[in-house]
Amino acid sequence: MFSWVLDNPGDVVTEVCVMPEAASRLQSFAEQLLGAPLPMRIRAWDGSQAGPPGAPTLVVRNRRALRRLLWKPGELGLARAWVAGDLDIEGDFYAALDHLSGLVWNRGEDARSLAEALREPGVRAAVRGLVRMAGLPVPPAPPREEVARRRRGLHTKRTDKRAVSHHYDVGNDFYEVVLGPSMVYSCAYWETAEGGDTLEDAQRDKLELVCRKLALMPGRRLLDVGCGWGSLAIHAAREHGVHVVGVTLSQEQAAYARKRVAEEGLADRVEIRVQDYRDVTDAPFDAVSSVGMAEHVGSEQYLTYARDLYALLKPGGRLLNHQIARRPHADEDAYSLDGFIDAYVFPDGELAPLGTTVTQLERAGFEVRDVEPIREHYALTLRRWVANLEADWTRALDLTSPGRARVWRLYMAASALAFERNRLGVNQILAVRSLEAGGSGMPLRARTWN
Ligand SMILES: C[S@@+](CC[C@H](N)C(=O)[O-])C[C@H]1O[C@@H](n2cnc3c(N)ncnc32)[C@H](O)[C@@H]1O
Repeated sequence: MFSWVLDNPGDVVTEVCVMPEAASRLQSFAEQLLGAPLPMRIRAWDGSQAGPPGAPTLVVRNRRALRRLLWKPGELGLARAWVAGDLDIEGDFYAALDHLSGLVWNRGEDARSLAEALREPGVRAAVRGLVRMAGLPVPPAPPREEVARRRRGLHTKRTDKRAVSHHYDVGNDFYEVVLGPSMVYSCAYWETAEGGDTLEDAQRDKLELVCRKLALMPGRRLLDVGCGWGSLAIHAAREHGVHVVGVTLSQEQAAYARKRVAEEGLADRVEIRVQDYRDVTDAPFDAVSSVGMAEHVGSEQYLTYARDLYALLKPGGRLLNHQIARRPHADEDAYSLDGFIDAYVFPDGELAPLGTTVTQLERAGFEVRDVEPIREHYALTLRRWVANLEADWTRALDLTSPGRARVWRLYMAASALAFERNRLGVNQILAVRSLEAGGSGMPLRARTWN
C-alpha cells in the first residue's frame, strides 16, 4: 500500500502540490497512507473539494500547510499550520477535531493512525524525503537523554516565572472574554451533565466546595497557592471569614486581584503576593488550596512542592489539591515534552497520572483522605469558555494576536474532547497533615467535610 509513497516521493510532491484538483489528490494520498476513507471533506488552495458531503471541512489554504504537517506529523504540525492560519475548519469544530485526533492517534483495528503509519521506518524515511523536496529542513529527533536533560533544567524559580508570564500576562481583558465575570481559570462544578446552570453559578459552587472540604471558618488562615485573579481568596474571606494569603507568579493577575479585593472591602483579610510557593515562609496555615496550579510544578519538583505545602500546614491542617491528570503511558521513560500544548500554551507544563500524584503527596507525609474525579465538569467548563471566545471573537482579536486567539480556541476545544473521551482527568485530592498522635481531625462521615 505504501509502495507508491516509498518508490515515488518526487511524484508525490508533484501530484499533491502542483497538479490541479489538489483536494482529491490530497484525499487519495491521505487514504493510501491511512488505509481507510477520510471522514472529513477537504477544500484546497485551488478551490477544489473532495470528501463526504455535509462532513466538517478541513480547509488547506496553501501548500505551506502540507509542509508543516509533513515536517512535524501529528499534533505539533497540525497546530503550527493552524496557528499560522494555513489550515482552517468549517462546520462542526468539535466533530472536526474529533476526526482529526482519531486520524492522527487512534484509528482502531481496521485502520492505522497517522502516528502508527509514520512509525514504520520506510514511511518515515519517505516522508522525510518529501519534506526535504518541499524545501524544509529536517531536524533530528531529540535523543532520550536530551529529553531527560531538558526535564531536569525545568522548573527553577526563574524558568517557572517566565513560563507563567508567557501564559498569564497576555492581558486581563482577554481572559475576561474567555472566563467571563467569575475570572476562575479551573474546572467549574456543574449541577447537571447538560451544564444547565450558568458558568458563574458553577464556578461559585466549585469555590464553595473547596472551602467546605478545607473546613474554613472565621479566624482560620488559608494559603491559596496559584491564586490567579483572586476569586477563591475573595470567596473564602467573604463567605467563610478566613484570612487569606494568595500567591501567584503573574504581575497582571496580582494587580487585578488586589483591585478586586479592595473593591470588596476585604483588604484587611486578603493579601495577594507575587511570590513563588517555594518562597512562602509565614507558616503555619490551617489550610492550603492549590487549584489548577500543580500542572506547572513538573515531575522533578513535585516532591519538593508536596513537602513545602506539608511544612506550611499546622498539624491537622488540610490541603485541597485540584489537578489535571493524564493517563499513564506504556513506556513512561519515553514521555516527551514537545507537543502543541508545551510549544504554544503552557510552556513547561507537565501532567502526571493520578496515582503518581497521590504517591508523591503520601511520600511528603500527607494522609490522602478523598479523591473526587470531576473530568466531565472540565469538559462542560471548556465548552463554555470556547463559546465565550467565539461569541466575542472580534473583540478577542483586538485584545490579542489572531495567532493567540486561534491557539486558545484550539487548545480549549481539543482539551474539552480529551476530557470527554477520557484521555485526561481532573481530580480534587483532599489530604491531611495528621495530628501528632495520628488523628486526622476529619469527620467520620467524610461527605459532610467539616
Ligand atoms: C490555571 S491558574 C489557576 C488560578 C486559580 N487557582 C483559578 O482557579 O482560577 C494557575 C496559577 O498558578 C500560578 N503559579 C504557577 N506556578 C507558580 C509558582 N511556582 N508559585 C506560585 N504560583 C504559581 C499562576 O501564576 C496562576 O495564578
